[in-house]
Amino acid sequence: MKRGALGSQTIVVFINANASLFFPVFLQRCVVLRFLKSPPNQNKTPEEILHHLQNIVDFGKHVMKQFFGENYVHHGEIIQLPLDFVRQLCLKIQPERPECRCDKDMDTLSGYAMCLPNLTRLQPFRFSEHRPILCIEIKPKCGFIPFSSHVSQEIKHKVCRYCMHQHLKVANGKWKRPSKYCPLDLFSGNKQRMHFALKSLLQEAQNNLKIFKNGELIYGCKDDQDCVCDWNELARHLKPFFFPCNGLASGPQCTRTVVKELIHVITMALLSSTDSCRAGDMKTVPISQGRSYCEASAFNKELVRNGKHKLESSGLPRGCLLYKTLQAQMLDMLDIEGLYPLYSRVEQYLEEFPEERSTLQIDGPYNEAFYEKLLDLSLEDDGTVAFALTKVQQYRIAMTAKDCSIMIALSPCLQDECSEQRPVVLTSKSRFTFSVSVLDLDLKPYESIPHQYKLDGEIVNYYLKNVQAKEDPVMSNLFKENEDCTLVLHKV
Ligand SMILES: O=P(O)(O)O[C@@H]1[C@@H](OP(=O)(O)O)[C@H](OP(=O)(O)O)[C@H](O)[C@H](OP(=O)(O)O)[C@H]1OP(=O)(O)O
Ligand SMILES: Nc1ncnc2c1ncn2[C@@H]1O[C@H](COP(=O)(O)OP(=O)(O)OP(=O)(O)O)[C@@H](O)[C@H]1O
Repeated sequence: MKRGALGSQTIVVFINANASLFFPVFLQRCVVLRFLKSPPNQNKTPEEILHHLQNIVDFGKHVMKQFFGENYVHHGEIIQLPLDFVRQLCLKIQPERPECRCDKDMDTLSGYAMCLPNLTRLQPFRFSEHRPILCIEIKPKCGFIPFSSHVSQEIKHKVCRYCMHQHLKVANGKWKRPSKYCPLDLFSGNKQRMHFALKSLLQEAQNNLKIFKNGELIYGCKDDQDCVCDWNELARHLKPFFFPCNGLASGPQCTRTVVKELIHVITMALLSSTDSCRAGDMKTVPISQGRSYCEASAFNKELVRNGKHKLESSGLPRGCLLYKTLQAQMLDMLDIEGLYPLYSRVEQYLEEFPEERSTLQIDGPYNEAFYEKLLDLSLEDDGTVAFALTKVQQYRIAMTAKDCSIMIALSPCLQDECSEQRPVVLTSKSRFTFSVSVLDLDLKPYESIPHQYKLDGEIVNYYLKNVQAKEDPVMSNLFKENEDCTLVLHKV
């Protein structure tokens, strides 16, 4: 399948403590380095590389931290490495890179890289910690159904983008089977729906779920071809975490029990509130405005089949990372269909006044002034470039939040360790301290908007033609009967 319009621009390298033998800055540290990459023969100057990396760091620091909260975002720092070290590193990692990602070359000429904490470990990481550690990475994707009046196809108000996109991805060969995961179930805050969503991710991980044990991938896809997804094997890895005193014979029952415990800790960690943020009280949209379930969700279909008319959506606690992610995603208030004409307005202006590009801060700097402008949620179009630009920038933030990943790091702890500052989650036979972080928060490029517009049309048209048209008419009638499906909202 064709990758995004501009594709990813960085390459991630894990450095373990042994690297300190080669380079003392990593003394005792397990860090992650991010290098820029670009198409062959498009080498940038060291100054351009530094500027680009500085933009990424500033965006995390001055913008995303405000939306997501200080503790969840790790913006990292820029470091300069000896070119010899970088070249050796590049040679070492090259054979490990998936073929489909080798269309771009890692920058080995500038020596600049971003240095980040290794988020597969508890955050903040303490030198003394050598306990076993489990890390679950989830790319939740878009958790709401567009509520914009600019949406031209009714189906977009009923079925979420992820569920529609699944069909196109399978048809294009990106994945072999569709997943039963629906982001609206995960973002619902309802434990039953969240459990279903997480179980579905475990059944078909695609690029939405990875599990690491002591920093090593034990479950999920390394790349589109290479997947490790065996529940028995997973249970074998996880049993010592959840049942440290054993007492659980292996077999299908054991596997089911361990997976259930895993889903429970992930749910609790996702619902935990471990931070507050500046944009915390910014209301992008009242939850009641959009539909909080997706008609294509397997969970929802099962309810409808069983004649149940009430779909529970408990709502997310305000401080949790899922809530913040959803709020940032909802900065996409107009949908790409409403946004595209505004993008064209900015484009037209830039064609006339190209020198204005930097004043408009299209490519940064991502500073306080940039953040402040994002807070204007007004939807009244006064026909100005300023209005169009604000909506375009908000859309780019929303796109970034729709493609970010959540890292949950869990480490077993004893009861008397609970005085620690870190939150704790209990399972039936063990307890864990944990931390939750968000990653891949690089601002989506302005230039990717036409691609988004085109892809949206492709996803919807494919769905209408190949899926909805063939849908079981009985099911459609059931949905019609339940059209006034009541949403029950509980305070959390
Ligand atoms: O458009 P989508 O929803 O398919 O998202 C793309 C992702 O595909 P996914 O749906 O998660 O399998 C896609 O994921 P993969 O690289 O295919 O794992 C990228 O994250 C892409 O971002 P970028 O263009 O590399 O910055 C993502 O593109 P953006 O739309 O975020 O630019
Ligand atoms: N700080 C980190 N700690 C631990 N793992 C990380 C960290 N940053 C990235 N990773 C791992 O590397 C993967 C790729 O990271 P990221 O998406 O930021 O890089 P990218 O260069 O944009 O790659 P991609 O092409 O996959 O989008 C993540 O999904 C995660 O598994």
